[in-house]
Amino acid sequence: MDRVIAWDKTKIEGVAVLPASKSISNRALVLCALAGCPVPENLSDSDDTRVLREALSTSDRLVNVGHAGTAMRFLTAYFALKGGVRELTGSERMKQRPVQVLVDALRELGASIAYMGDEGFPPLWITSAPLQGGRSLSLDASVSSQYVSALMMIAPLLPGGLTLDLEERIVSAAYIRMTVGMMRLFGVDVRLEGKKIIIPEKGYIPVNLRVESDWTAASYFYEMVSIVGLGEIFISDLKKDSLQGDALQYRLWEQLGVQTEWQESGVLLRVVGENTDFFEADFTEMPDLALTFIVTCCLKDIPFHICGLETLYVKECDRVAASIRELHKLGYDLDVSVHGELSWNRERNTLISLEIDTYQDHRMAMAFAPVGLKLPGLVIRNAGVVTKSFPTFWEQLDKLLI
Ligand SMILES: O=C(O)C1=C[C@@H](OP(=O)(O)O)[C@@H](O)[C@H](O)C1
Ligand SMILES: C=C(OP(=O)(O)O)C(=O)O
Repeated sequence: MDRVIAWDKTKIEGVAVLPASKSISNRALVLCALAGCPVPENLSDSDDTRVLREALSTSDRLVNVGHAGTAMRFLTAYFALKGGVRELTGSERMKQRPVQVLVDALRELGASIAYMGDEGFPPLWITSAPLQGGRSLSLDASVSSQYVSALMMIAPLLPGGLTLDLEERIVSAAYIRMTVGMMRLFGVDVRLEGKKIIIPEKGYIPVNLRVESDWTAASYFYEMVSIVGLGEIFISDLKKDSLQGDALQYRLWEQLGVQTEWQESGVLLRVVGENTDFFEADFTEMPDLALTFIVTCCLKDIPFHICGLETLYVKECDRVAASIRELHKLGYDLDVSVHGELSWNRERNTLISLEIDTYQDHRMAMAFAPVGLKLPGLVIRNAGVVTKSFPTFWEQLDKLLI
């Protein structure tokens, strides 16, 4: 299904309701399975959370997680520890997203995991086995933080616990801190010492948790306010003091004309009118927000240099290549000459097409949708991809555009 975005007003106003955080939901599912407690009531209704929930409750041998990266990585560690014999697979794209660092680490602990296709990638054949703890394990942290989180969550159940010694550049560290925070909530005192993560042997305690709204999903509403440059949007159930690293995005939006007012029950995003004349940022800690900011800067005609994009090549699509290609169609030519960086010096071209391809990637659809507020008639192809993290995205957008 394609989606045409048409809007002919100058001021945006309204209320947006977000899904619960998918990252917190997916950690809660694993931790509740390990603690033996019921899952929180307000889990995310995203595909990624649904597939993980189903996988944790089935005894079927074949488990297919579709496009869900966290589900693939968290289940690799979980099934290595418990669950018998499993064939863990995913979408065609998932079969191109690497898991070697995680599989090597688990094998060092005694796990039985075999590659059923290409070496280093899903699908995996996993036979659970007693894993050895009480040791220190070196781990390359430069590809995905999800490997670190996956190992951390099973670590307290290993005899003697586990120390992870992170090597190379640490990417997406905010998500590792989220895992630390969640494990502490479930009663495990994780300690951080420089690049070492020390996890004691300890049973998780059952917890009654309420999952916060998804700060990554909030970024598309900041983008709308920023692009339109007039109006305000209220979002409920978001707070500054959050387990989600993406909460810190509010600081970056101040440079793009949007101020965040913290209220009792949520946040009010408001236009303040001030915009930077050059946007510079490092997205190593907030990789999922990069697309939103790239598109916003182009539409606002603000030149930029952004770095920390190294993980974007192996997400749901190659987000660097995809954003370059789709922005080129809209007449924006970006400089991609340095790996992990993107810049734009306001170089423009003629508009080639208003039809945006989404490459099976929810964030491509959601980051480009607000473009329709400036370029009416924009078409988002295969718009249904948003269900990966935000099933009601189009409803929320329609409500604002009436
Ligand atoms: O742990 C998590 O919940 C996530 C970690 C990040 O992945 P990487 O660590 O692979 O960058 C992020 O992009 C993903 O959407 C969710
Ligand atoms: C990268 C993402 O998810 P995952 O890696 O869990 O598939 C995302 O939601 O943007």
